[in-house]
Amino acid sequence: MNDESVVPDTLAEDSLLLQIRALGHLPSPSSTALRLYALIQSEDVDLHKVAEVIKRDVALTVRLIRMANRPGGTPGRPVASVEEGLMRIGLKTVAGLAVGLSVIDDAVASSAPDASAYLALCRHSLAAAVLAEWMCDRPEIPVSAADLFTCALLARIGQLALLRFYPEPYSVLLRLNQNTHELLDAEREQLGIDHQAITLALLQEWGFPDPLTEAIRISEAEPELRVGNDRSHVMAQILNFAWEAAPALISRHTEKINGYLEHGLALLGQSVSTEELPGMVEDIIGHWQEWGSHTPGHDSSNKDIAPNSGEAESVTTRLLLVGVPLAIRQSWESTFAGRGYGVLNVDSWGAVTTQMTNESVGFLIIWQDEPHILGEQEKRLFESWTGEEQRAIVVLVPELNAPFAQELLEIGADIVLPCTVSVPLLGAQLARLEGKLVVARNLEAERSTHRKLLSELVLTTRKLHLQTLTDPLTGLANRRMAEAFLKRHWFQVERRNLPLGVLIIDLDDFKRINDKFGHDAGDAALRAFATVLKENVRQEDLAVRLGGDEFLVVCPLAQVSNLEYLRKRLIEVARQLTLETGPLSCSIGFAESDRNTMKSPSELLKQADEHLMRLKRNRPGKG
Ligand SMILES: Nc1nc2c(ncn2[C@@H]2O[C@H](COP(=O)(O)OP(=O)(O)OP(=O)(O)O)[C@@H](O)[C@H]2O)c(=O)[nH]1
Repeated sequence: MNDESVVPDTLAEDSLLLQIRALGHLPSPSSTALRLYALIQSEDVDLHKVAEVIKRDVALTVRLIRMANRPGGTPGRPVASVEEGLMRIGLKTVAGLAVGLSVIDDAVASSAPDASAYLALCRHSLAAAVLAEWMCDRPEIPVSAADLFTCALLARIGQLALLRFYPEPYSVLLRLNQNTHELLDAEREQLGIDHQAITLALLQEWGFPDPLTEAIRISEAEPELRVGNDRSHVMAQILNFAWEAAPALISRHTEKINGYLEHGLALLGQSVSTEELPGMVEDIIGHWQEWGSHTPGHDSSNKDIAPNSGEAESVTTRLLLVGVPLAIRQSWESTFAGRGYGVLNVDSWGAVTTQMTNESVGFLIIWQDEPHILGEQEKRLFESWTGEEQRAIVVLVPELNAPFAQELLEIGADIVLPCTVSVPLLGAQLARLEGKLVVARNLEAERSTHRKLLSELVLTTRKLHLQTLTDPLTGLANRRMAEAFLKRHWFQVERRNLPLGVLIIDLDDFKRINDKFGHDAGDAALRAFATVLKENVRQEDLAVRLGGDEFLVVCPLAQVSNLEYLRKRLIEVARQLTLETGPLSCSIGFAESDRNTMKSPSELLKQADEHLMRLKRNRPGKG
């Protein structure tokens, strides 16, 4: 590990995945999402059963109906029932959506310290999913668009896991390594595991279909390994392409999307004429706009594409005048410019959106000289402006006591004034509001400092916590971590009757090694034996140093025959070690879980320990 490593040495262990799992940092899909996934795998999917599961999840039901009625989606009358929504969107897409969104919700709910990086990654995955689905939603393409959507949504779930586990260091790693292969290398070097290993393990754990998992695996392979005409390779190429192109879609960079689409469709053997492309780009942006609105922080993601107002960067507070008649505007412009405000102007409410990313806009001053019932779209627009604490909205109306004026205040206008307001009075009101804005800005700056401190604190606490779970001499898990791991897996033993095996290992005559060669040589022998364990157990097993010369291996899903095999192998490999202290001899007892006779993991350990004691007693020369 080099000096620039972002995590301490003790964390960079082969068993990182197990540590992450044991600490519960993996993104987890909701039980609804997993049930949906299981249901749609069956040959004859029962639509009503699927609808039943969805209806129990209110948030998912709402999203499903919204999605089914999205503008630009399948034309037809509005859908109001879950069943109809399912038919319109497709079962697989819904299941994929449920998994993806529940993972996002999970992160938001747990208020991940670096939520912005986490959400950016979620958005990247969602944009890739939208692109992949859009590309394959044509009859000539031999793969299912819905499958592709889900695959793209979940392809980088391992990155989300790492981001939760190491929020800050991993976001640094992501920033420094934009290229996938560099990122994988950096992860392996600095964290001891790459995101792909975690993605694949998670998908396997969730029972994701193997061919789709395989496509995800290939999608991150070197370019030459992605070539192939079978289904997995075609899917992998699309996934890779969608991931690369997604940032252009998020920033709605028309030219770049154009280039990507041309290239991507050519990849699928589809030729498109130059005339067709702009329509396609518009279509895909429309899709994204609708899907993207399902991830928090969507609005802020558009910052980088705000049409440039042509104004030089400045910290002057700007007034954005909306629909103010020319004559009045001219008089205001000169007055307010004289008071140090910048003045911008747009003609309609709709046009305001493009200026909202201009951070220097402090006031929206809306001229609404006709009483007017606000439409749904206008209300939503209005609400999105009023969500901004550091901005004030002033509306000018013909008559203050009209119900319309009251409605504006209710939906978030900071102040409503009559159109006849004098310039000095308007100026005084702006000055009053400005005071509030300054307080809000300072508060936000303070909050962001607190967030940063908090994230550092959380990270340090996590590192310390992790250190309390590892054995400092060998880097193996310690007894505490073993207990947590056993407890988690015991659940599977009781619930699903899955086997769980343990091996307890004691080095033979270790005291003699210490006495003869010294304590340091004894330590080296312990470390060497730990390496034997790490190299010979499966990825899903947990190797533990219990203390002194005693070790434990916990093997989920392993039965007696596997344990017997592992036992022989460990004894053999230890015997072949070439150490200053000579080959290592060890005794190994093992036991397999039996939910009928054992009530807890400690009974399983006890049985393995008794086996070990019998072996120790019966060793030649002992008795
Ligand atoms: N070098 C070193 N020795 C340790 C460490 N922890 C415990 N020990 C030594 O490990 C030895 C364990 O000895 P015993 O429990 O008597 O076992 P043994 O000599 O292996 O005898 P049998 O188990 O009967 O084969 C003791 O001498 C401890 O001092 C450690 O961290 N480093």
